[in-house]
Amino acid sequence: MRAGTAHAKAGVLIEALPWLERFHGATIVIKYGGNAMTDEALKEGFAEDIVFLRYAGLRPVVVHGGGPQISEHLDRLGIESTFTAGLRVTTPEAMKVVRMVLVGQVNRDIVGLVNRHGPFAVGLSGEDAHLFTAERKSAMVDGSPVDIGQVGEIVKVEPGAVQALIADGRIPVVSSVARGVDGEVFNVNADTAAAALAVALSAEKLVVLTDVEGLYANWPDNTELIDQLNAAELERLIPSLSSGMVPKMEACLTAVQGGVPQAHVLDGRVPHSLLLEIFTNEGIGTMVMPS
Ligand SMILES: Nc1ncnc2c1ncn2[C@@H]1O[C@H](COP(=O)(O)OP(=O)(O)O)[C@@H](O)[C@H]1O
Ligand SMILES: CC(=O)N[C@@H](CCC(=O)OP(=O)(O)O)C(=O)O
Repeated sequence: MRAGTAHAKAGVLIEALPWLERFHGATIVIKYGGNAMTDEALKEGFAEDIVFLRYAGLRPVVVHGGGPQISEHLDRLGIESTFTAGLRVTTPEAMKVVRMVLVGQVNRDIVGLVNRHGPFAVGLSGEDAHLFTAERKSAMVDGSPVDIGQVGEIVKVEPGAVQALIADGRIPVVSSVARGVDGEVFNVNADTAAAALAVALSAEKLVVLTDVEGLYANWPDNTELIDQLNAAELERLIPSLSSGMVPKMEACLTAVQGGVPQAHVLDGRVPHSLLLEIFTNEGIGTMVMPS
């Protein structure tokens, strides 16, 4: 290796030192979502990043969505699927498909990719061990509630099963399906589920991976990326946001208001964006802080 190249490589490694010190032993909740999850090479890169975090002494927890995968399956079965205020209108028939795709397909895929590197990932549904308890949620349209079927709002998190896995050195991979108190099954937006779990685990960070660079100030114009904002600024901005970003930014707000020191929205299309955010001085994407 040439001296210049060696120097540059060593520089990259040593830049990570303060972040390794700061986040050693920290629980980081990572939301891995639909559109950042469609490319095979990116999926493998994501699994590498998660295992890297684990070997670097952090405690990663994955919460995943799978909106595009659910839509594809519903289409194939000829079941109509619509969204209201960013949430899927979930009939009992659609709920069976949501559960099958998230728990039986997407969760297995992620667990399989991570476990190529060692016996780390354990898949869970939010129904398991009462992890997520939800109540039926309606969507607000023009100030009025609209019925959207079996969509749940998480009212209680019992993180014991996840904490036990973390303590055992495993990487929990959680699907955003919840149980109701009477045993019903609910479809929960995965951003929302990730925020609820980050708060319950007193995580150091919530990281939401998506298919844009972060939060744009004047969407659909994508020239101005907001790199940092606080909870009060975000609260003022949320009513003006459009559908896909609403649950994401609400999740960041819930997390920081619930005691998580930092919440991030990152571009999952950038290879290894998770490592760049955690271990470099500049960071990337949009960061939300409590104040
Ligand atoms: N202010 C904004 N900044 C960035 N993206 C926005 C904004 N408002 C709406 N969006 C849209 O939100 C999308 C992300 O939400 P979504 O498609 O639900 O993501 P995911 O599948 O990763 O959960 C972006 O691709 C973009 O089309
Ligand atoms: C209620 C609701 O909308 N649930 C979502 C759950 C999956 C999800 O959130 O997936 P992404 O993160 O990939 O969008 C859905 O059915 O699509």
